[in-house]
Amino acid sequence: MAEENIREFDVIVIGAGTVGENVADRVVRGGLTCAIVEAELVGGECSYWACIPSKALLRPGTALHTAQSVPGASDAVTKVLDPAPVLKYRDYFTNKWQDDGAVQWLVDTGIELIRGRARITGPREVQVDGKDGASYSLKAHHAVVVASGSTPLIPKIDGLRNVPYWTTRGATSVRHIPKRFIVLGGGVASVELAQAFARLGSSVSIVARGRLLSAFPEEAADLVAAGLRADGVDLHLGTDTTRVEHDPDHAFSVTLGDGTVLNSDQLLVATGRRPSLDNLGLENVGLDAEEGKPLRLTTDSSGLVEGAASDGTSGLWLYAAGDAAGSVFLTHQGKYEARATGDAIVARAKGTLHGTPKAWSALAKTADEYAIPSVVFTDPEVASVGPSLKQALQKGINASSVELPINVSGSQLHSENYQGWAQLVVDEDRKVVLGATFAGPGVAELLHGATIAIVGEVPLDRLWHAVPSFPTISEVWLRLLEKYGL
Ligand SMILES: Cc1cc2nc3c(=O)[nH]c(=O)nc-3n(C[C@H](O)[C@H](O)[C@H](O)COP(=O)(O)OP(=O)(O)OC[C@H]3O[C@@H](n4cnc5c(N)ncnc54)[C@H](O)[C@@H]3O)c2cc1C
Ligand SMILES: NC(=O)c1ccc[n+]([C@@H]2O[C@H](COP(=O)([O-])OP(=O)(O)OC[C@H]3O[C@@H](n4cnc5c(N)ncnc54)[C@H](O)[C@@H]3O)[C@@H](O)[C@H]2O)c1
Repeated sequence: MAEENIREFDVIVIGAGTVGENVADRVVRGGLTCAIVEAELVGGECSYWACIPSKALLRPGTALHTAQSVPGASDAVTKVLDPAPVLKYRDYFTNKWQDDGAVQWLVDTGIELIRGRARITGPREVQVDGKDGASYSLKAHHAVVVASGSTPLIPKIDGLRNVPYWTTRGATSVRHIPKRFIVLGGGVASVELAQAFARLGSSVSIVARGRLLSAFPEEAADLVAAGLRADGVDLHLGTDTTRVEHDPDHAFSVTLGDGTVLNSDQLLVATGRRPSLDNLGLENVGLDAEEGKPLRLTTDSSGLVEGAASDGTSGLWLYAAGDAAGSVFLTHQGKYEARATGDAIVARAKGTLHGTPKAWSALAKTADEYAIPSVVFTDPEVASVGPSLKQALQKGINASSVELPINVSGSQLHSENYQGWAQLVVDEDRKVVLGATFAGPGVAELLHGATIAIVGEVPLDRLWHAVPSFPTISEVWLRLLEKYGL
């Protein structure tokens, strides 16, 4: 029988991804004791299989293409991309899938790591089947935080479940670049990984049931589609996938709705993600999925989960943050949620927070409602924050928008034949920026200015005095405000 360890902590965090690490950091800084339970690698999806390796695979191709697009520099580019050093660069950033550095940070920060799979057994109670063979019965004095991340959504396609397809983990940890590569899905993971593989030498096809990047304005998505086509990516948009097969010679065949059959050596399914809440024991505290649907948690602005059973002392004990909370699937926003949740747990433990925190206080994830910045790291990039015009109008806001191609001195100097597009969404009643989208090479760094303008509710007539430097791509801000009528 496994050795039983009974331990008590102020806070127990389930999942040591970026979000869990940040919650733990905040509660320990606030003077509470904390255990973090991790079933795989400390650092989670972003560090080893998502943001970091995908950006490390993309960056060499972007750097090369940028040089190739600048007269003078292009003449100095005499070689094509060699996959071996690119994979080595990726391996460096993932620390070869070793988490020793992240574990040392936990030790230095005073967070106790328990390696194993956690399960909630009752209010404030967590059971862990330890990787060391021991069993841990943990009790939290103040809070349990679900930071268990997300898992890929796999569509119901005839034959798909019987073939050895990749999810994003397979693609980001690739060892041999496949000659022919099919990507199913038209979202962010799809376009980023399709471009990375195309630039590493694969012959890539994307199959998407709608257009690419449906969460972003069409003009921005069209620029990404043009960039992918320029890299030789074959786009099958607005099409269903009816069947997937895999033959003994390790070739995949994907049959589309119009009867077209595509063949490849590898298939990536990148069709979205859902919170990882299976087998967490949430039913033990009254949180059951609706019939036929996966469980979703509802949280307040501090990350407190609604509807969790109480142990008679206080119902305020179960929190969720990051992908597990289910509203935003982005590292930076998950970390923001983690900071609010961690600080709210400390404030409730110290008796300085009663009820729901004030909007825009440090204990509330208010920006989730107004300003979620996100960047698609393709070449060209798409950088977007806040609602689109359509989303703003749907919310009943009196909104308008201005759009224009990016054509300023900074973009002309950036590269030959620079193609870009920008949009500002404006609240007509308050005369402030609600949303912004920039598409084009090198626009990611423009985004934070927009996020500040939205969160700070900077009046447009004051924004006019924020003068962009010459000659930068930021001059597009001036053009947008001029087009708006300032
Ligand atoms: C291909 C790809 C690229 C991406 N690129 C970006 C990007 O460039 N920028 C960006 O902002 N976002 C990006 N994302 C999204 C980002 O990866 C996630 O939003 C982020 O990793 C979520 O962090 P998290 O801590 O909530 O979850 P995770 O990082 O998934 O961590 C959850 C942890 O919980 C552990 N766990 C789960 N259940 C248990 C249990 N029962 N017991 C113990 N441990 C458990 C898991 O092992 C895992 O380590 C990308 C996603 C993908 C798929
Ligand atoms: N740069 C970044 O910040 C970055 C990069 C990659 C992923 N991510 C995050 O990770 C999450 C997951 O990425 P993703 O690209 O898998 O999800 P996504 O939600 O961005 O895109 C999912 C795509 O799959 C398609 N799809 C869904 N069901 C389908 C079906 N049954 N058949 C065919 N197509 C189907 C959708 O139409 C959509 O095009 C995203 O929410 C994103 O926030 C972020």
